[in-house]
Amino acid sequence: MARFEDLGISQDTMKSLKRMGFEESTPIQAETIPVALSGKDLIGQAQTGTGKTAAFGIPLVDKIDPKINGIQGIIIAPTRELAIQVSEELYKVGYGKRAQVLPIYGGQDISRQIRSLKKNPHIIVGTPGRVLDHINRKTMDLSKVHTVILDEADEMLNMGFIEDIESILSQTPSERQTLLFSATMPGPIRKIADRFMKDPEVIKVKTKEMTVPLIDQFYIEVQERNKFDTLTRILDIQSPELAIIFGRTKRRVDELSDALTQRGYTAEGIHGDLSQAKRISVLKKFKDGSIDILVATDVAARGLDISGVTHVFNFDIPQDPESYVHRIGRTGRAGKAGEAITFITPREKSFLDILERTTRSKMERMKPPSLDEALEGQQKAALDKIMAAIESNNLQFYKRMADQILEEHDASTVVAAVLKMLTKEPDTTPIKLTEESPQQRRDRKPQDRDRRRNYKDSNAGGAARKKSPARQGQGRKPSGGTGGSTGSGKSSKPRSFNR
Ligand SMILES: Nc1ncnc2c1ncn2[C@@H]1O[C@H](COP(=O)(O)OP(=O)(O)OP(=O)(O)O)[C@@H](O)[C@H]1O
Ligand SMILES: [Mg+2]
Repeated sequence: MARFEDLGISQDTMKSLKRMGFEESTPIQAETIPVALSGKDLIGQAQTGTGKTAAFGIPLVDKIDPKINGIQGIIIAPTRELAIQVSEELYKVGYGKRAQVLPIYGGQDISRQIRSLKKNPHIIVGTPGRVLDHINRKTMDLSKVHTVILDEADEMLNMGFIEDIESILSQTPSERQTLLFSATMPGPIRKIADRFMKDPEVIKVKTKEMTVPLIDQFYIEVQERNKFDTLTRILDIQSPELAIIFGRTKRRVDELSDALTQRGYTAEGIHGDLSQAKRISVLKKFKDGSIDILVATDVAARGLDISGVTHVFNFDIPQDPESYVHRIGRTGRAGKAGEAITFITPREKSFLDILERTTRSKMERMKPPSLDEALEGQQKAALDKIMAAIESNNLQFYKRMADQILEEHDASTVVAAVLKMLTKEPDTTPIKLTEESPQQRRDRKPQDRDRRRNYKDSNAGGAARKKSPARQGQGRKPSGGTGGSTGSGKSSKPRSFNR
């Protein structure tokens, strides 16, 4: 941790940082801000939730001249939600300098955007398609741009945005500064660097693991058909404050959020088929706690910063280790702790090795909880309510009736009845979940044009997993060597993944 004062930041921006409650810089901020301020191109990599937005936002804002009318900086992000969030953070960073920031994303009324663009924002935060649209309509002039930032560049590559990005960059002045940030930098990202950047300095925050150590990572071996009950039991035992559950497809997300709602949880789904207004409203409800479970496809995995997410569940395992890093990184942000629980079906077991090897972190085995444990968890939650009521000490009005009841029944029976009433007993309402085929490994080549992720199988099978010590799994048979780990798909048919 270093002091912001030592990084060459202007007084105006220091004022913003104070207002935001930022006291010390994070390591990626300390290392990149001076380099970015010097004007060099830069590739920045650091773990999820460690403040990469401000790492590029602070120097960008500091290089804005508020007296010049015209767009001076542009940030490209892969999703609309991220564009909105980054623009909100940039707005706060730019407060002291009065930098005007405008988000520009698809699904929003274009004529309204055109009007906003006429008000001369200094910084644009946009998704590739819509930004390009404005450039082509000549409603966005990039001739005064001196800084371009690609947030989550590897994801934009995955999504097939490379040509759009190339078109956008070719319409910015060639003497611009280009910055590129992500928590993961798979090989093909070099291509972007070679094509679009000038001798970039690569700054990686050195850590042993790709994931944040504050996230406790677990996996549970579970049959596909038992996933849902396992999930609800864990929810009952752990009562997460805010949880994100990742499912593989849009249908899966819809079915899961319906099923959770039917069983009495407050959950909603988010995926790319929902209208922009709906996506924003679901996220808002999750942020303000009026729903406490968000079910999502990977659309929510990149960059989203929601404080108070205590749990991430991979109901279906992610398609590659990078997605895993980004998914679980929705918890354990800005120094807070979190828990990630990944469901693995017997056929997917070989993925564990790949995940652990790539992230260089360990996942601990968790035993699927029993119905009794779930009931106990809910009883404990009920007991907590009773204890809180006792502590509030505001019970005078109820005492007379309590004494009456105790004349007729013994105390333990009365307390048991109260506990039973307050306990949310495990619900067995039938639910509908369509079976998902097991995950197949993805060939990591950028696929373009149709803007979807394409996946190819490759043989994932065979690798026997080294056992990590089980936290709750003592007494259970180790999972290796029982012949279950076949995991390999034979076909090499491309699979597309809906976002
Ligand atoms: N120096 C700081 N002091 C305190 N909080 C900070 C600081 N820098 C950033 N934060 C806060 O930390 C949170 C995470 O930051 P941010 O979203 O930029 O992470 P990130 O590294 O981009 O993560 P991801 O890889 O998931 O995109 C945000 O809420 C941000 O406001
Ligand atoms: Mg980010």
